Amino acid sequence: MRDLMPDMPNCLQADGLRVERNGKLLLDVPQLMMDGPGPTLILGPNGAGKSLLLRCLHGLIKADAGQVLQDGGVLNAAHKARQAMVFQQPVLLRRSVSANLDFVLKRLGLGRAARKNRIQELLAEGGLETKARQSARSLSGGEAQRLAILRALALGPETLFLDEPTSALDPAATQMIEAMILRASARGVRIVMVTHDVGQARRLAADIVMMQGGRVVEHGAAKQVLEAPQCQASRQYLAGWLVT
Ligand SMILES: Nc1ncnc2c1ncn2[C@@H]1O[C@H](COP(=O)(O)OP(=O)(O)OP(=O)(O)O)[C@@H](O)[C@H]1O
Repeated sequence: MRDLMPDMPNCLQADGLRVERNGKLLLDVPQLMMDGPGPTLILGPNGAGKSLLLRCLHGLIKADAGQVLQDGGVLNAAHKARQAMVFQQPVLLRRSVSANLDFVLKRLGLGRAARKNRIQELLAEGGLETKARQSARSLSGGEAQRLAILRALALGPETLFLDEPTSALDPAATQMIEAMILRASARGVRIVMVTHDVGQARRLAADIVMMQGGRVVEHGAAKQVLEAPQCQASRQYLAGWLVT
């Protein structure tokens, strides 16, 4: 599909997405297009459907109606192989830091020398050079999340989904991860990230998707949404009011 639409590089789209559970409509996104440069940040109160949307976009949850489109074509296995996701709690193998990266690179079919070089590059990218031999399970929260992001980046994804990757981290650890995200974005990786941190959205977002009650209530350029939100739900959320 990418070859058919060369003028639409890495365009991700939700089209008529609906997710229901136990007769309740949890996600209802008629149309959402992510085709601009720079990170897309998804904001909204607890239970707004942010994680559900992320999981649908990554194909982890099958919607009851609608579809996810990548470059105009329905999301398929080849597209999914070019996506990666990082969760709030990093899921790491009970092996060394290097071995966690090596595991992914082996699956990509890289030979020993290429893997060794790539691991060094990745460790440097995440500031984990001195931790290569340490057990991944013994890393600090920030280091573990950096490793989880490196492992996702090792896949060479076109799109990286991040679900509140810094919510449990202190400001210094958050800053390192934000820098990694911005570098990946500058290299052309599409970033779609959920956060509750309005400051983080201000620092990272090119565009912001505001959600409430399973719906996208506003989507626009970050500056526009943050400084002049168009809908009341966005205004209330940004003002720190309790929204249900
Ligand atoms: N598998 C499921 N079965 C039933 N309800 C679900 C399921 N998954 C999610 N939900 C419900 O869907 C709603 C949206 O959940 P979701 O996790 O997407 O919210 P969120 O915006 O990411 O919230 P938070 O900020 O608290 O992480 C919630 O009310 C949740 O309980």
